[in-house]
Amino acid sequence: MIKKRPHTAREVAAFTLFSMEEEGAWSDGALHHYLDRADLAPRDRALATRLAYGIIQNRLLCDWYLRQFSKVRLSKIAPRVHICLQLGIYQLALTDRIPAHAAVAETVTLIRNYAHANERTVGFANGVLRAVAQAAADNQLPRLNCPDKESFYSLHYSHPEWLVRLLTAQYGQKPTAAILAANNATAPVSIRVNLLRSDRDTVLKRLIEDGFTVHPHPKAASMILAESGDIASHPLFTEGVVTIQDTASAVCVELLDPQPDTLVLDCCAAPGGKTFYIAERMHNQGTVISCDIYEHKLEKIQAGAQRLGLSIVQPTLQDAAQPRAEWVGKADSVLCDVPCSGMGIIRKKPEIRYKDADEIQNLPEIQKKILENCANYVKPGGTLVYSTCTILERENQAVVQEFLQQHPEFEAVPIEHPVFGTSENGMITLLPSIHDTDGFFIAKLRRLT
Ligand SMILES: C[S@@+](CC[C@H](N)C(=O)[O-])C[C@H]1O[C@@H](n2cnc3c(N)ncnc32)[C@H](O)[C@@H]1O
Repeated sequence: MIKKRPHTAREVAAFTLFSMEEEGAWSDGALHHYLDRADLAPRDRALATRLAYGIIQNRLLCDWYLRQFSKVRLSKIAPRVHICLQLGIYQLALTDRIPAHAAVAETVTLIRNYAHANERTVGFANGVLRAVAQAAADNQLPRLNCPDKESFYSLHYSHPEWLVRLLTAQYGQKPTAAILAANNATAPVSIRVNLLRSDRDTVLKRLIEDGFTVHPHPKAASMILAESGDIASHPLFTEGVVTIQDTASAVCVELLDPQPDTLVLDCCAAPGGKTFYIAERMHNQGTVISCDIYEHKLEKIQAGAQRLGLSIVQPTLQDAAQPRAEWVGKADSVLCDVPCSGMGIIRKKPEIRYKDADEIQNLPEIQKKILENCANYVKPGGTLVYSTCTILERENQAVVQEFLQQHPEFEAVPIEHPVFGTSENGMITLLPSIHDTDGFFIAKLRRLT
C-alpha cells in the first residue's frame, strides 16, 4: 500500500488503482483503505469511489481513447502515468459533470507528484489530456469503429473480447449486451435478516429510522435491499441481527432446504455466508460442518458464527477434493459452492473481468473433482447442491451434466423459487440483468440410492 496519506478524491482513486496494479490489491479493499485515511467530505468520497470504479469498469474504452490521442505506444507508457491518463480520460470523455480544466490540471498534478515523471512525460500527458478535452468540448471525440458486435461490446462495456464472445455464444447478442451493461451498474447492498434474532419488518423500521434508504426485496422474503449506507458499521450488524449477503446466495441455501436436527456439509464454506444461513434455517439445531482448504479462512467462519449466535457450525479444515471416510453416506444435505472464475460478480468486483483467460481454463477439472468427491457424503434420499458465482456454462451446466451422466444414483430435482421461477432440469442461472442478483448458478440433485 502507498504510505502517503491521500488528501483529495483523485488521490484516493489514483492510490487505489496504483495498489491494484502494483500489489494485486482488490478494488474494494484498497479503496476503503485510502478512503479511511483521507478524511474526505461525503461528496468527495463519492467522487473518489466513482473515479476508481469508473476506470476499472471502463479501462478498455479509456485505453482505446488514449490510443487515438497518444503518439506513444501504450506499452511504452510507465504504469503510473498510464493509470493517471486513464483517470483523466475517464473524466474528460466519459463523465459530463466534471469540469475539463479540473480534470486536466489535477491529473497532471498527480503525474507530477506520484508517477516519478520527468518534465517531458508531464508535457506529453498534458498534451494528450488537452487534446481529449478539446475534442470532447467540440463534440468531436472519435467514434468506435469495430468490425463486429462482439468487438464493439468489448470496447463499449470494457469486457475482454474472449469473454464477450463466450457469453454471446451462450446467451445470444442482446442478452449479452444486457449482462455487460448490468455488470457496469451499481448493485444494491442486500441484507438478510437473522430470523433467530428478529424479523424483516422490525429491521426495516430500525434502518429507516437510522437514515438508511432500504426496502424489502420484492421476491425474496428474507432480504432487504439498501441503496446507501454502511450497514457493516450499524449495531444490527455487530449484534448479529443482519448479514450482508447477495440474494442469489440466499436462494442457493433456500434450494438446499436444510432442516433442523440434520447433518449438513458445506464443503467450500469460507467466509461462511451460506453456512450462516444454513444454520439459521436449521434453527441452530443439528450440525453444519463448514469446510475450507485454507486454515486462516476458518477463523472468518468462526467469527461470523459467533456474531450470529450459531453454535452448530463446526469450521473444519478439509480439501473438498480429497475423501474423508467418516463422512461417506452420512450427510442429509451437501453444498458444493465450488471455487470458480467469479464471472457472475463483476458488478461487485469489476476487475474480475480482466482475469487471465488461461488461468481459469482448468477450473472445471477442479470443480468436477470436488463434486465427484463430495457427492459420496450424501446419504440416500439426501440433497446435493452444486453452485458457482459464475455464468460460464463450462463451469456450470457442463460440470453437472457430466456428473449426472456418470452417476445414475443421482437425479436432478425440478426447481421452483420466487426469485427465479421454475426449472424442470434442476439447474438455474441467475443474472444481474434479469434477476438483479449476482450472476449465479445452482443445480439441485437428489441421491436415489
Ligand atoms: C466461492 S467461495 C465459497 C463462498 C462461501 N460458500 C460463502 O457463501 O461464503 C469458495 C471457497 O472454496 C475454498 N476452496 C478452494 N478450493 C477448495 C478445496 N479444494 N476444498 C475446500 N475448499 C476450497 C476457497 O478458499 C473459498 O473460500
